[in-house]
Formats: sequence, C-alpha cells, structure tokens
Amino acid sequence: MAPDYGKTFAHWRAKAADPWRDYTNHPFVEGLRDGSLPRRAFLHYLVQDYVFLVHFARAWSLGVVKSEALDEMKVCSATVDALVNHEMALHVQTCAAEGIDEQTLFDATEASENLAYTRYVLDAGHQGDFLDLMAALAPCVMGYGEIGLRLARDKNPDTPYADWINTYADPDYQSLCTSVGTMIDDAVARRIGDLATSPRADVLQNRFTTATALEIGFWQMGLRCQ
Ligand SMILES: Cc1ncc(C[n+]2csc(CCO)c2C)c(N)n1
Repeated sequence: MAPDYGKTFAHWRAKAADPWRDYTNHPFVEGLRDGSLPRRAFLHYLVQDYVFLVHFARAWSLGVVKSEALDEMKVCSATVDALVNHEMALHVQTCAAEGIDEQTLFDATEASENLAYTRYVLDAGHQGDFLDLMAALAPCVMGYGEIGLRLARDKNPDTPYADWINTYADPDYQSLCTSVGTMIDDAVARRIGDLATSPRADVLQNRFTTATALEIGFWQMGLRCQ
C-alpha cells in the first residue's frame, strides 16, 4: 500500500498510475534493492544527482518566492536547508570515498536528461504559480519516500546500497514527505478549493505526470553508464 502523503498527492499519483509504477519500480531501483546495480552506474548517477540537487535547491527557493502563506514559506525554506546542508552530504561523502571531490561534483557537466528535468521544474514555477511548481516538485519528494520505504522492507540484506535506501526510509525524510503533502493540500484548498472540479486540474496533473516521466528518464540516464 502507498504511504499517506496527503490527498492531493494521492489524486495525482492515481491519475499517473503507469508512469508512477515505471518510475518507482524502475530497473535502476531494482538494482539498488537487490544490490546488482553496477558501482560505476551508481557513481555516475550520484554525480548527476548532486547537480540535480543544486537546481532543486533553486526550485525550492523559488517556492519561497511564490509562497502566499507562512506555512508554505516554512516548508520550502526547510527543504532548501535539508537539500543544501544535509541531503547533498550523502553524495559528497560517497563520492569522496571514491576520490571525487565536491568542486568536481559542482562543476560536473549535466546530462541532458538532468538538464531537462530540473529546468522543466524551474520553468513550471516561473511560468505558473505556487501550485504549478508544487505539482512539478511532488514526484521527486514523494517518489523517493515511497521507494525508500519499499526498499527498506524488501531489500537484499547484502545490498551495498543500504545507506542510500536508509536516507529515504528514515523517519526524518518520511516526515518531510508528510509535511510537504499537508502543505500542498492546504495550498490547493487556499487557491482553488476542490482539485477534482477545478479548471486548473488538467494543467496541474500534466505538470505532475511530466515530472514523473522525467524521473524515469533520470534512472535511464543512470543505467546508460555500464
Ligand atoms: C532524480 C532525483 N529525484 C528525486 C530525488 C530526491 N529529492 C530531490 S530534492 C528532494 C527534496 C528535499 O530533500 C528529494 C527528496 C533525487 N535526489 N534525485
């Protein structure tokens, strides 16, 4: 059963069922779960993901700019802090152990799948309002929450990717997913009332489904390096 990250997320997820399954059950994820993912592919992914997080920190910062309520500002600014000062540390530590320093990570050339995803999200926020931005950001936050929980339960005890799995299964990360989900529910209620009957429903759904497809592309990019 899917974890409870709020009713807006549940609605978007149900209407993107096929891409959501392909994202959260991708062969890359299966390789993390059973430990069969080649180390080289994982490191390639981590270097790209570091750059991804830099741009996601910019996108969550745009969330602060587009906030219309204090609770929105609090969740967005806390997410920027979590990203810049904590989540990126996992990437830095793992890569340092392989002789890749942080400046090299920061300067890495972005793969086009990476560029497409992060700039799509930023553009959703620039072009639209807070909800457009949140619809594009939700798959990343909640998808990794769901993947982390499932893999923590079903993983091969010998997988070398337990640290990665535990980062996202961790109660701290799970409570971030819950607070983002609650904040999105409140943001929807504040701006458009009932999502299902809103004239904006299709555009927001399209943002969510497109970002989910871009997550699949990101895993594909990770696998290409073998
Ligand atoms: C491709 C890709 N998608 C999602 C995440 C996970 N993630 C990115 S930003 C963020 C919110 C704040 O922690 C989370 C969970 C990732 N690392 N890489």
